[in-house]
Amino acid sequence: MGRPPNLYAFSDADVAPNLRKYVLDQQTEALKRHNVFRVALSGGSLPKTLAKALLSPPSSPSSDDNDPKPDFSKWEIFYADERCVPLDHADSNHALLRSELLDKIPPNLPQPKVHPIDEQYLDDPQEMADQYEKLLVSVFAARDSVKLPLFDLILLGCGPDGHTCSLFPDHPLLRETDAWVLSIADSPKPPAKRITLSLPVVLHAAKIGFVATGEGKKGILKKIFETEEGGRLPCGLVNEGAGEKIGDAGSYPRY
Ligand SMILES: O=C1O[C@H](COP(=O)(O)O)[C@@H](O)[C@H](O)[C@H]1O
Repeated sequence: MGRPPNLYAFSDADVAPNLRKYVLDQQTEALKRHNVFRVALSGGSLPKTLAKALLSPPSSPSSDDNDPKPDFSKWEIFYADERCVPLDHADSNHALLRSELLDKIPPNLPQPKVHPIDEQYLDDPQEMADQYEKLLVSVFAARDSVKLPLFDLILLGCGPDGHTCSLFPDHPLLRETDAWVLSIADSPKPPAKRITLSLPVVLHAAKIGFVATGEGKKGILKKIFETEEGGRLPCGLVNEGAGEKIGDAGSYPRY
């Protein structure tokens, strides 16, 4: 059985204010460190939950005007995984983030810098992955001097089979030790062609937050946290490998 992670459970109404606090705490840390907040986001259910957290004012009785606010001018957004489809396709994680969050940031506010995939490589997932890795190299410094890119925060989802990013249970991609960005052409969840951050890149992030919402996630979470088998699923491997970087023991209620 895996080591217990920092795990918090909230009622539906409390997810957004707590996620907001968690993300903005990481923003504060990152801006202190290097005046930029580099975050990798997942698709699936995350963009909607994140939008609710960031776009609505905090509802906790203890919040006040001094509470941190998103400073999108300092955000650089990357994708933890992406499907090899056009950027306006219904399956695109970028399209989802755009419709749920990016398009709703008031136009009078500074906008984040967003790094979507390059659509010219849609038919060739390996080339798509190589190009996205090159983009990361250009942002996080030359590959020679940086062993792994250091995201300030990676926000992950947890699929009902225990997958995270586009790292699926028992898939050979889980054994990758070198590349930063991987391609997959046989994703068990459609669409088949995708790119994904590798496990070592995910584990290297300064902070990693899983956001799993809804009744439907109960069974898989129980498996991940309470069984040997669950510990070997991609979400379980992230929990095991990332240790205290998962969540933040701070002031968040314990599960
Ligand atoms: O296919 C994907 O699924 C996972 C999990 O999605 P969810 O809807 O169960 O939250 C998501 O994190 C990933 O980015 C996406 O490509």
